[in-house]
Amino acid sequence: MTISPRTLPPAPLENDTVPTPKPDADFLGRLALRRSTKVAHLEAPGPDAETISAILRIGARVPDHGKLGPWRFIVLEGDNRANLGSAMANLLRTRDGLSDEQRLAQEEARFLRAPVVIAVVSSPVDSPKVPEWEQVLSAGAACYNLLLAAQGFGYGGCWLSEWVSYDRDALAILGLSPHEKLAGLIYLGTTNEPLVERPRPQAESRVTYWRG
Ligand SMILES: Cc1cc2nc3c(=O)[nH]c(=O)nc-3n(C[C@H](O)[C@H](O)[C@H](O)COP(=O)(O)O)c2cc1C
Repeated sequence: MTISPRTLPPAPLENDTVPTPKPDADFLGRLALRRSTKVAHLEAPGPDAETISAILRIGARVPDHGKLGPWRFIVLEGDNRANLGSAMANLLRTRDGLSDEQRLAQEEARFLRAPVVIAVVSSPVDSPKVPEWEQVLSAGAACYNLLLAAQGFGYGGCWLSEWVSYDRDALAILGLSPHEKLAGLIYLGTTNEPLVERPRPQAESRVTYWRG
């Protein structure tokens, strides 16, 4: 079954009433069992243009101190994924003298591993009130919301960084300014393998209760 992006409620306007929390077993079940899809297990089809827009709309609906919107999204789809991969391979060839053809081919195919990739850019602004740390956290929330939104439309996703996120030349190719950082590359597509649980910390092992 596919869900049309038109099933989303229209975007509310400022001061419109939005739903008050109420018990929602389906929502909880999804969150309690949510799992990323390994990038190797993503394939076409990915979300179409209208669905990508809906996913981005939800991705942008995150807590954001000061209403700064300190993030932006760069969508990679179609041939642009191959073109970006070629540019990254060229960077390694010309700047680093990389000549290992297998590795270069791997770089050329980097963004072809999923039908759609959304780069989430942390783009903090100078604010007397909101520390940069909080703006960065908001970008992380946007990454996670993209994964949740994609799942709602029936797509798997994976949040990766890899070397390109930490290489200023690679980031410049992607279009980032020096003050920006890549919060994540969100690879989206159809999950083609059953999802299995990974080891994960039990919440209780990370919880204490401060009692005064
Ligand atoms: C900021 C961030 C960057 C990540 N980068 C990578 C990465 O480069 N390579 C990788 O294998 N996993 C990376 N991961 C982990 C994957 O997203 C991983 O598949 C995921 O955490 C699986 O857990 P889940 O099923 O609970 O979502 C990253 C996670 C985060 C939060």
